[in-house]
Amino acid sequence: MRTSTSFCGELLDLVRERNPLVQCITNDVSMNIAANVLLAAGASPAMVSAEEEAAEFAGIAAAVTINIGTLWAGAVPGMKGAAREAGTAAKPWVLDPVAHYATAFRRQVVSELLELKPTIIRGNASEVRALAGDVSQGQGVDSRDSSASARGSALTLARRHRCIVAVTGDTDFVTDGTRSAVIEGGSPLMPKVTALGCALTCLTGAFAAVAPGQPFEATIAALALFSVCGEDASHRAQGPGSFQPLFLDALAAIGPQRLDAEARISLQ
Ligand SMILES: Nc1ncnc2c1ncn2[C@@H]1O[C@H](COP(=O)(O)OP(=O)(O)OP(=O)(O)O)[C@@H](O)[C@H]1O
Ligand SMILES: Cc1ncsc1CCO
Ligand SMILES: [Mg+2]
Repeated sequence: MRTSTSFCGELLDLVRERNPLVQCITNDVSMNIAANVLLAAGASPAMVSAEEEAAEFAGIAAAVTINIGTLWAGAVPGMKGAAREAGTAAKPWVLDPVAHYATAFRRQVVSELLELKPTIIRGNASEVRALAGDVSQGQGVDSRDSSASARGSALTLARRHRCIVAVTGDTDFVTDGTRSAVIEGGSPLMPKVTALGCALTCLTGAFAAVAPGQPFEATIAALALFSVCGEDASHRAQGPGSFQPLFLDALAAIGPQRLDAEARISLQ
């Protein structure tokens, strides 16, 4: 078992060296912030989702991320085609089950996507609790549960689907069903900026792309980068409006040593 978390800095370096192409099938709200987060961190985002090309594009992407935030029926074949292609090509793909508990349509699509075996599931506490079958108080896309209360649900899900599960909130938790990590940091301003979690899902794809066979470490590194940069930006921000550009600047400016020095990760 690893006792050091210096893999975070190493993986950040690799993202910048390799500039991985990440196919982001994400919601309409998150398109701009997700692409900017990936560019700032050093990855190469492409928002390619049409049924006619999503699977083909997954063939050239280094990772695929799928987010059901603004779901409509026409989006589903592209999502499933890209997930299938990623699975066939043994490329990582990340699922963000936004508000999957809210409607029968979302529940159905998420269950079909889960059958295609995501490498990583990233959600907020209410989403992770509900996906595991636990009581959830989520309201639309917003969590109403504490992230600490979703740790058991994350373990259940990771074991059930044999994947990595990341639950975010005031503290973050990552597990592969056996090993776990708690990541502290971030800022209460982060949930006040829309789609930062969606952007983090896409960034997790970028880290997984440069860490084949190590999706647990990749997920921790992506979340740690968000936590350190979010906390840093919050020291200078006056509110959610000024936080967003400061956060992008922090993502672009941070180096591997500073990430390793400031990340607060406990491996369990
Ligand atoms: N209260 C908080 N304190 C510190 N960091 C937070 C807090 N809430 C969320 N974060 C951070 O914000 C980022 C996004 O996580 P969050 O759980 O808000 O995602 P989400 O609910 O899926 O977001 P969205 O649906 O708006 O994209 C993570 O890096 C997380 O650590
Ligand atoms: C606000 C919103 N609505 C659907 S997706 C989304 C972005 C945050 O999940
Ligand atoms: Mg979300």
